[in-house]
Amino acid sequence: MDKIKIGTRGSKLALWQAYHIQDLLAAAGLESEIITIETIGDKILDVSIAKIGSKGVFTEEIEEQLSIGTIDIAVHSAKDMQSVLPDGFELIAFTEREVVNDVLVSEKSDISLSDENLVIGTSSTRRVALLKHYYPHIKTVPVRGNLQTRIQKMKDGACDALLLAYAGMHRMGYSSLIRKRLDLDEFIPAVGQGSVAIECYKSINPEKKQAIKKAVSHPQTEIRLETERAFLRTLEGGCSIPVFGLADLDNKTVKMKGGIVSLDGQEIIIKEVTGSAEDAKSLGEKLANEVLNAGGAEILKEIKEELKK
Ligand SMILES: NCc1[nH]cc(CCC(=O)O)c1CC(=O)O
Repeated sequence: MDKIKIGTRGSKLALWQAYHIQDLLAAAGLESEIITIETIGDKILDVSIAKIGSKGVFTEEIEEQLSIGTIDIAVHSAKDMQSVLPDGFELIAFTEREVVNDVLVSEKSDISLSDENLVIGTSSTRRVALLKHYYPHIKTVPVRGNLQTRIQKMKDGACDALLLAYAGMHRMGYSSLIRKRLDLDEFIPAVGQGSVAIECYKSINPEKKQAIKKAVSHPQTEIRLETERAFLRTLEGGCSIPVFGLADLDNKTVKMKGGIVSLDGQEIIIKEVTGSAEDAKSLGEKLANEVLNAGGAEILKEIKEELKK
């Protein structure tokens, strides 16, 4: 088989993920090379993603390269992937998931969410809304850019702490700045957090596709992500919407908890479903419908109107 061409964004986190995939392929005896691609999302650093619109700001250029065949696969953080891909594109594998929690990151060692004067930097609508809900005294400020940029902004005094995914901090070698792992009962992560996804286009050589799948896919993670992504798809929640969800797998049983929180943190709906791993997709859909019927539909409508402003 000829060398597998791996497409990726050029940020340090994206490159770590691409090298991780290259390692998994190499362990299966598959040769590969990495090709970096700049996306609109990388160029626009001063506007919040919620305002640009979540659809594909980090994926459009990469999908173009997939469709013309300059790359065979694209590597993404699973949580950055829209729940519905454009025609002809497919996620074929998810890597073993690491710690899923959000973490509090700071240079200060004595940081606490109960601190009255704490200022947290985050541009994620989910994190802002959850903070408003559980810790209404905390002030948040938007901090954009790649992980290094955000950490630099914090060091320059933009905020006391950042709220980030453990996964990204760990991958970048910044674990020493992690002060606290947030409780999964309060801070339910974004769908897909902690796993790396492989995307391809329908024109890929089927043998190549199978070989990549076999080398990269972690079956248990795949079931969890299938549940979570079905939930996200049914809620039509892009990454700008404060939707969260986490599925766990115990033997053949999937348990998923997920919900939505209003932008001001006033209303939150959290539901839970349990069922067989074979029904992963319908379980995710069932959870989404329970959330929608319990008032989630109303919250979603308000959020969409708010984000249009
Ligand atoms: N939204 C940006 C993004 N996309 C993936 C990660 C980290 C890796 C992951 O969550 O899998 C991050 C940074 C963060 O949210 O802290």
